[in-house]
Amino acid sequence: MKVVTVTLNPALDLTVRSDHLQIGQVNQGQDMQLNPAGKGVNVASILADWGLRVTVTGLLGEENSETFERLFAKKGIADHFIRIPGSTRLGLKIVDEARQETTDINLKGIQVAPPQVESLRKKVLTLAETHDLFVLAGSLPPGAPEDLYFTLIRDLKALGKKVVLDTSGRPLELGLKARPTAVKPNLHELSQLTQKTLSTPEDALDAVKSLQGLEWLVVSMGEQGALFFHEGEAVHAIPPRVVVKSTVGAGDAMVAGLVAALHEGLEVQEAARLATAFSAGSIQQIGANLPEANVLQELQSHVQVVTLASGRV
Ligand SMILES: Nc1ncnc2c1ncn2[C@@H]1O[C@H](COP(=O)(O)OP(=O)(O)OP(=O)(O)O)[C@@H](O)[C@H]1O
Ligand SMILES: O=P(O)(O)OC[C@@]1(O)O[C@H](CO)[C@@H](O)[C@@H]1O
Repeated sequence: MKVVTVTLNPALDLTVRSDHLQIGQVNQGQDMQLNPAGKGVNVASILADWGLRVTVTGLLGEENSETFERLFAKKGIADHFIRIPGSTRLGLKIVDEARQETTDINLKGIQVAPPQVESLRKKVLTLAETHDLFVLAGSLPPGAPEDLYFTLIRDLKALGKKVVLDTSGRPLELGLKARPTAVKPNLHELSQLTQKTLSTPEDALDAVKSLQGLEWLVVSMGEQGALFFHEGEAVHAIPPRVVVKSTVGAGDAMVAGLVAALHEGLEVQEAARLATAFSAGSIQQIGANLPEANVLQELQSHVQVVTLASGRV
């Protein structure tokens, strides 16, 4: 199975570790890292570690594309990003390891124009001639139509492709109407979608009843784990306890794990176990990487998978 990840709004993540951070005060930083990122790039980076052939596309600022190009070359990722004038946005991530908290400041991204969006749409359709599964992930840049994911999913589904969607707000709401193969909202995104305040697995179980007709649905809930729904079955995957370095990209690792599970043709229980191990492995380090195979296996064996009674979505 050949996979494409599409990142319309990539980011260079600047992660600064600052323990006991106090907003409005002068703080000391202990460490920093700059990583080429954005949701689809993170998914691709993890899938490449897993050993899958992966292609990336999207819109990348031509003024600071080198760190992305180095990552793609290092991991053997086929680079089909369209270069556009300007610099890819920065994503500031402040990690407070002492309190096990991460604070994100995401900038908006490069303003894009209709011809750039049209080039991207054509690029995705060209890649559909040689690829089977598409991951559409992250926010849309300013200027992109909010139904862009809807249009891409509709066209890809018409060509018989599998599509995994991970976004939020209106693009998620509209994208769902085109029936992607899988979606992975977190609790906050599901709350927005269903206009309900959700904070527990029980709340989420109730809320997903309004989402019909998806092959796979995954609701991630941070340290509470994730709910996986597939063909009338539902499970709650509870992650193992790990020392967290940064939770940035935990959801992207879960999406990558889900794609790996689709690639392997796993049932819902094993898919949930694999995807949860991917997330647990990725949050123990900064940046989107998988741990060594033996560590991943160990993590898998410590994921608790509980079958739920009401599984229909
Ligand atoms: N503190 C944690 N401890 C253990 N596992 C965690 C923790 N935070 C996240 N995870 C794992 O990662 C998965 C995805 O996390 P989360 O729900 O935070 O995704 P997300 O909000 O989409 O993340 P992001 O947008 O940063 O990629 C969770 O379902 C869980 O398995
Ligand atoms: O603004 P978006 O696209 O929703 O999120 C962007 C982002 O926070 O998502 C990734 C973590 O999931 C980071 O690498 C990146 O900075």
